[in-house]
Amino acid sequence: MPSLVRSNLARHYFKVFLRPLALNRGLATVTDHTVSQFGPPSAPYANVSSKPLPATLKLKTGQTFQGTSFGAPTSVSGEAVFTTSVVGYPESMTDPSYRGQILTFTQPLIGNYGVPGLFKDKFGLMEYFESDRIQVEGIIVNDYATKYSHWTAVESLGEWCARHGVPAISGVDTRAIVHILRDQGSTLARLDVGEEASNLDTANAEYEDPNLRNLVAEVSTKVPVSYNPFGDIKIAIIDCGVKQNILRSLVRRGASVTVLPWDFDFTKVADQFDGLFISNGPGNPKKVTSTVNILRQTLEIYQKPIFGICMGNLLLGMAAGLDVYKLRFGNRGHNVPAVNMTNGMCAITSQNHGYALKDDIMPTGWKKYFVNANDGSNEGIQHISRPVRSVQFHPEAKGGPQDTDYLFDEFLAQVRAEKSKQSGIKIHFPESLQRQQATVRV
Ligand SMILES: NC(=O)CC[C@H](N)C(=O)O
Repeated sequence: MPSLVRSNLARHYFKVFLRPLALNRGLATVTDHTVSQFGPPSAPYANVSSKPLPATLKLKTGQTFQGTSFGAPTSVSGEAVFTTSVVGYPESMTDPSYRGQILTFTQPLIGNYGVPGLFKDKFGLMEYFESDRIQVEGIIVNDYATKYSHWTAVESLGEWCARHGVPAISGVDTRAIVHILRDQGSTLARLDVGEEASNLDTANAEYEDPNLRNLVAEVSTKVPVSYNPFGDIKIAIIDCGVKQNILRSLVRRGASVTVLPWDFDFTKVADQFDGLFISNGPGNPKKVTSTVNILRQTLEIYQKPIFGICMGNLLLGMAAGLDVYKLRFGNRGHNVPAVNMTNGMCAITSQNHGYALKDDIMPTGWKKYFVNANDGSNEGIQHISRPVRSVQFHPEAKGGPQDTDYLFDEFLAQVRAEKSKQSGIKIHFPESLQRQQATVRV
């Protein structure tokens, strides 16, 4: 039997027999985009298999790149940025922190493992996506893999983009694009598909600057939502665009989490929570002044542990009195080294940010926590005496290396220790466990 027929048969067998079996056994909840909130296939979906349309990337700084469309036949404008990640395009593209950006992949071959179905875990969190939609405005790849293969895949990258109305361009020199973005800095851009692609006039094109909008308000939850209500500790999350794997990282460790809107006044409910977490999120942190004000008041009244990631680091830093600035081209990738200033150890981290804290002079009571080993930019801050700290990188690492996953353990250990201290409960090891430990030591 020819191998192509064999592999088609295998795929058919998986879709028709194995996947429904997995569903029935509770190994998955929903697997197919077509029945999920991702919506049914729309008109552009049909377009993918027809003749590819031309596409052009226009940079506001004057350069153009002509290629082929493999996503939605629509044109968009946004901030052109690049990521050096090698894998994880479904996670990156659904990361709310990418809202408003046109993402260039330095990895030349993209799409070869397709796009997974909408599996959910036992907490109701998505397993393979970081939010319930594609967040990037568009994507730029060098070589689009027209054939895909993976056991979780239900459609191609092009089909997924088309269904979400997200344009995608391939066949362009991404190395040249990245050189421009690195030298000049991130710049506004347009991705034009179809007839508009032949217009190469960059000077008179319309560019929308997403950083002028409050992108956090666009992606944050509108109402409080809880996960894992039976956890032993209660964590409040200020949702600036929280990634699913941050929620997973907390509930998997036994915490109960409540996701609050970005401008929710935490000080009014502070006594109901054992710890506070400030999430990642898109855009300019200076657009999120309400959250900074709430955090400033929180720091005055709340003595329990606080932890922040990425936007959370920027907002906590601003509340502590630091300023932020825009990096020339940002740090986006899954291979960025950050040095822990408390022990000198360097971790490889997952990152996606365009802004950084200006940390040359630290406010009284605060010290640097991590520093970027490539460009010296701030990677985290911590309070000198209280359990309050934040990091600029992504310890939840989806995708990316898990070197700093331990930060979730440390945060939750602080929360549990603080909770038992405040409730006056002393934690005793059962005698059997003490004996076990003694045995191990001998
Ligand atoms: N991932 C994030 O939280 C990004 C933070 C902020 N929007 C920045 O670009 O710097």
